Amino acid sequence: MAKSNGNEKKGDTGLSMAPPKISKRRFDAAIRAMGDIGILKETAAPVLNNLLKLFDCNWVHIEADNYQALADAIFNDSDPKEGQKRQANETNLNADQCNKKLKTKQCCQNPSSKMHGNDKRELVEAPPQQGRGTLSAQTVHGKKVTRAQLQLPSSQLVIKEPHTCPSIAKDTTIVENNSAVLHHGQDLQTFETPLAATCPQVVAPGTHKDAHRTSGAHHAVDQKYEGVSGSYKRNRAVACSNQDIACSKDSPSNIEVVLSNSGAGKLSFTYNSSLANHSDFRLPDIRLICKKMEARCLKKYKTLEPNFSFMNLLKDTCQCIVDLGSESNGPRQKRIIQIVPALDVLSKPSVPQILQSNQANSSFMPPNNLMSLGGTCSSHAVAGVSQNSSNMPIIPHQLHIGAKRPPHDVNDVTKGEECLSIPIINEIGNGILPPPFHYIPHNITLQEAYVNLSLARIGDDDCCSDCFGDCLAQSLPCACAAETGGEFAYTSDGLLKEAFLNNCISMLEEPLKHPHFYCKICPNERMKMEVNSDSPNTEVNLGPCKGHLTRKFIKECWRKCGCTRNCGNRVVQRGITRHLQVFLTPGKKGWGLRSTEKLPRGAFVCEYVGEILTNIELYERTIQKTGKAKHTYPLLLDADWGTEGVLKDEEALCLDATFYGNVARFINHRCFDANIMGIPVEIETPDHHYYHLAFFTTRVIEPFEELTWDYGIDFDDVDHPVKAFKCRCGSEFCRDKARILSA
Ligand SMILES: C[S@@+](CC[C@H](N)C(=O)[O-])C[C@H]1O[C@@H](n2cnc3c(N)ncnc32)[C@H](O)[C@@H]1O
Repeated sequence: MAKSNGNEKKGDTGLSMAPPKISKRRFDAAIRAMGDIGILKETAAPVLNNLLKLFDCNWVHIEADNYQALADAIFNDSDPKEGQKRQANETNLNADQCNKKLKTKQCCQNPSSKMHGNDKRELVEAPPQQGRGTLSAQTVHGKKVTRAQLQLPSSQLVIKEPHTCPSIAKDTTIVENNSAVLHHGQDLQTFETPLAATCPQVVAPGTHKDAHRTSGAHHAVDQKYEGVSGSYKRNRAVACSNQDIACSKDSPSNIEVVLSNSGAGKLSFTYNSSLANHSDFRLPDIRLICKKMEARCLKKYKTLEPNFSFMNLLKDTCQCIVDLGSESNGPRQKRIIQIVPALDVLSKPSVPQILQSNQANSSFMPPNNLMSLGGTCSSHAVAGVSQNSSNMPIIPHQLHIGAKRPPHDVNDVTKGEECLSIPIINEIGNGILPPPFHYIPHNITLQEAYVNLSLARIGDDDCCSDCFGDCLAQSLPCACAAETGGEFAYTSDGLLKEAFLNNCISMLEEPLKHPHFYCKICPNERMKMEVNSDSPNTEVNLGPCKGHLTRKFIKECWRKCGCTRNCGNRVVQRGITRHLQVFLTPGKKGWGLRSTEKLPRGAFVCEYVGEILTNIELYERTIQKTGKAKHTYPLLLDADWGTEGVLKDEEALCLDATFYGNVARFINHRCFDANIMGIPVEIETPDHHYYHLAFFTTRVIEPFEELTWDYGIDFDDVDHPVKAFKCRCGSEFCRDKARILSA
């Protein structure tokens, strides 16, 4: 049978409300479907007509998902204000209608029936700033539809009679009271009455009480939001129980919810404007926040008890914390418990603003701040640059963080990318969060870096295809141990073997006793010269290479090997297994990383993850941003520059965690006696110009001790065009003499 494309034949009879040549049968069916969920024919028909015009009479879009597009068009474009006017002519849903709606909901449990009562609630969730007559663009199945196109009449779906209040802005529509009436014969589980009411906008202190007297409706509102206050930049008043809602005309920067009964708990939401160039942000009225959250909960959880109130949820949270805190701290005492959820909101500036703010705030690397794997002050790490670098097209990163999106999930900075959550802890209590970045658990190339991860690159000598199970359990080490002298680097407990670890540590402590590679034309020196001089880049002027410490690599088994994923020679590739925290350091170093558990010596902590850039790409980033950054996140991958001969531009690589990175980007520097160290690890490719840098503990680390590693910065390099940060590592071996002298 030939399938219809949804366009009806010319001979179809029209209905009075339907445009000509439209299938009466289909038109009636659509109106009936809307009627089933309580939408009157007069409301549905004109919208349907407009949709038909918009979709060229193609019914496929309209009938899909049980008329989802039609329902969306009606619900999304409804104007609650006009709805208020018309509501006098409307009746509340009677028991029959409710039963009908219940049936609709039941049938919605069929996945093909997406149109359910919850959709109706979106009607009252219309943004309050949308005033009457606003042409709001809606998307219906991918097409932009405006109210004008739909010629949408007012909503006829206001079911609970709203109270209107004189002397207040009527555009504001919020949930007044969730104590919705349970209709006779209606099941609590499937209660579906939409919540709708008008409510006063916040009034200035001193006037709100009078305003309240004008309407009894407000009393209910205030009761619901009692114990809430907006407090302000210069006046962070603590809300007390039974306090009325009072908001200043100034922009509030803080909202506090106080446990009204005991006064012992306080939940504080603070907008930290210092992190965002966001002058037009205003903390919204708490009632609007609650209304929005209630609508969201309803949408997400589908069924809520009739008395559900987001404000009560916040108060319960206070109470819960007070109770739990009191249980663990002996006899209950009256105390203030303050929780500061992350509300650092970033602006979404226009493009020129983004570029400007990138220059001012983001962490582009001053070259002298480039971290070196070598960890020695002799092998000063600087990004390389080629003569033709200026032609390289580098796409600048912009962190597109939505205006309403907080920069991080404080409970897990990894956003679920790691096996364990890693929270952000700000014990200083100023509400600040780390600047935004994209969390990635694995390195990713920006553009030009040559990283060949093909299986073809892995020869028979570079894998152990004959192995089975755990390579560490075999009687003889396999081919993958060749890199570490025929012995695996790991113990069966997943720790580094003492001999291997000691050798790595001695490279840090006594670098000159270990082999170095000296470049004929050192990218680092070329970089220095280029930055310092306006003259053409000639090799004659280049300084001698200071040498790159040739590092010991760990080689892990991988995909071409015959062993399992749990093989003892696969540690780094399995990711983070220790309980870590990102925390705000007290000593002006910014954010840092720590472990909440005791770590043994030789334990893997995490890998340094970032974008893989060629040194030229890094240079391109650097020259535009030099000197402006507070923190920097690049790391030179020069551990084996010597063995691959003269590196091509696309093979001299580094990692930059400025925009894309993992928790390692928070690890601070400590001169010489750091407690973790970076060790190069070969996993997917035997090409050592690209490798992983994995951090292992150099000693036992106590819980909550800050994790630090030696970046290998030469603080004495006064010739360097860009100075390193002032070191605040606190080590007695600190190399930043200038800082020590000036202190
Ligand atoms: C890889 S980031 C470390 C995380 C950084 N603290 C943050 O808040 O994002 C490196 C930057 O941290 C700061 N930093 C690291 N170690 C430091 C130290 N010992 N003293 C002062 N600042 C340090 C410097 O600004 C450096 O550019």
